[in-house]
Amino acid sequence: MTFPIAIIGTGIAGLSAAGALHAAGLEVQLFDKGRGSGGRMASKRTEVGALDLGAQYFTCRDRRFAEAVQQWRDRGWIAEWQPSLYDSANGTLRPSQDEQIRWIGTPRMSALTRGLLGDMPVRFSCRITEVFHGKQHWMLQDADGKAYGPFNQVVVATPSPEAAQLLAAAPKLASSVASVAMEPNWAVALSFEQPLDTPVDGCFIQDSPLEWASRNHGKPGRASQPDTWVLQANSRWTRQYLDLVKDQVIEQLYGAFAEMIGCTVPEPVFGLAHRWLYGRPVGNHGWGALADSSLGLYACGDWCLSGRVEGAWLSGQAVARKLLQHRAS
Ligand SMILES: Cc1cc2nc3c(=O)[nH]c(=O)nc-3n(C[C@H](O)[C@H](O)[C@H](O)COP(=O)(O)OP(=O)(O)OC[C@H]3O[C@@H](n4cnc5c(N)ncnc54)[C@H](O)[C@@H]3O)c2cc1C
Ligand SMILES: NC(=O)C1=CC=CN([C@@H]2O[C@H](COP(=O)(O)OP(=O)(O)OC[C@H]3O[C@@H](n4cnc5c(N)ncnc54)[C@H](O)[C@@H]3O)[C@@H](O)[C@H]2O)C1
Repeated sequence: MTFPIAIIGTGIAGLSAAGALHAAGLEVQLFDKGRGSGGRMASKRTEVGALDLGAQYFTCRDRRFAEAVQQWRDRGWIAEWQPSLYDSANGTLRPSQDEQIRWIGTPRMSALTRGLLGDMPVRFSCRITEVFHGKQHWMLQDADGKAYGPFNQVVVATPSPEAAQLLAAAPKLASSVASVAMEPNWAVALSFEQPLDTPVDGCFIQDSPLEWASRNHGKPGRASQPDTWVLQANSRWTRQYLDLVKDQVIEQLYGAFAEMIGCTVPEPVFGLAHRWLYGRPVGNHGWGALADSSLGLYACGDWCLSGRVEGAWLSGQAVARKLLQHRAS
């Protein structure tokens, strides 16, 4: 008997794996605890429009990823972002243009994952809490105690701390996954009634609680009003203020931004804070993907390679290859 393959996580890694398995003729069933796809590439719908609070853009170094990127561009899911880039260090703001090509989902980051999901079957708002072995096949249980299955294989495509818990049925695999720690990041969005008087579209920041600031509405496909900025705190500051109440996070990062940006910054008319508990993996691992193929349990995500969109997509491809190879053997 063949049953579908369960994929937990509809971030770019899970969708990359799902797409490759689906293209190979296998049936997949996706699950995500969020209300939509994207994970750390998701865009939050707010009263000031959709905001990219996680990944700001992605770059492309791998040939296979480059091919996929061209297809996504041709389908209109992504566009090149050509920001006026700056660099801020020791309180000095300087233009910092370069030759790097940077891509973004359009009209919002999650347009890419929505396109990749297509019509594959998915269950959102479904937090999987357990992956357990039924009579002969894998079953999943969600936070409400509802069971799903049977499945022939399970691919866990979540950040490593969440994946380690879900993979408890394969202790060796779970312990490798658990060895990758992930750092948190606070992200804040601020809107101003009048556009700020600055040429900056995006800025890499050092010597500040912030590591990045960008004009969300300056990106292709986004509405131009109101002037909304996304600020991301570095992991060190975030760790220190992990449990700070959101209003205070907004106030502190607003202050750091006003100090850095070099123009008058009025009081924002809108503010929002989001904490990414598992923002960025610590270190780069060259794993591609991890598996206990004999058990039928697989894991992928940015934490298997580089902590970037490209690494996550490549990891999804690697897990699909592993699974297909095992089925063929
Ligand atoms: C603030 C920030 C800025 C970033 N900026 C950039 C950038 O500019 N460029 C770049 O290349 N990368 C950037 N990154 C990194 C990039 O976002 C990630 O590398 C990439 O999106 C990870 O994809 P993923 O599929 O591995 O994981 P995720 O996107 O985290 O997807 C995992 C999915 O699993 C779901 N999930 C988790 N647990 C469960 C469960 N128990 N049950 C069901 N579903 C579950 C989650 O809801 C999520 O949708 C940034 C990350 C952050 C946090
Ligand atoms: N949790 C998080 O906040 C993040 C997790 C993972 C990645 N994050 C940031 O994403 C971008 C993307 O990295 P990349 O794809 O390698 O892009 P890059 O533009 O080549 O940037 C790499 C790195 O180089 C520095 N840099 C690049 N261009 C410039 C420039 N013109 N001036 C100054 N500095 C530049 C910069 O430090 C970049 O970090 C990347 O920003 C990750 O930090 C966040």
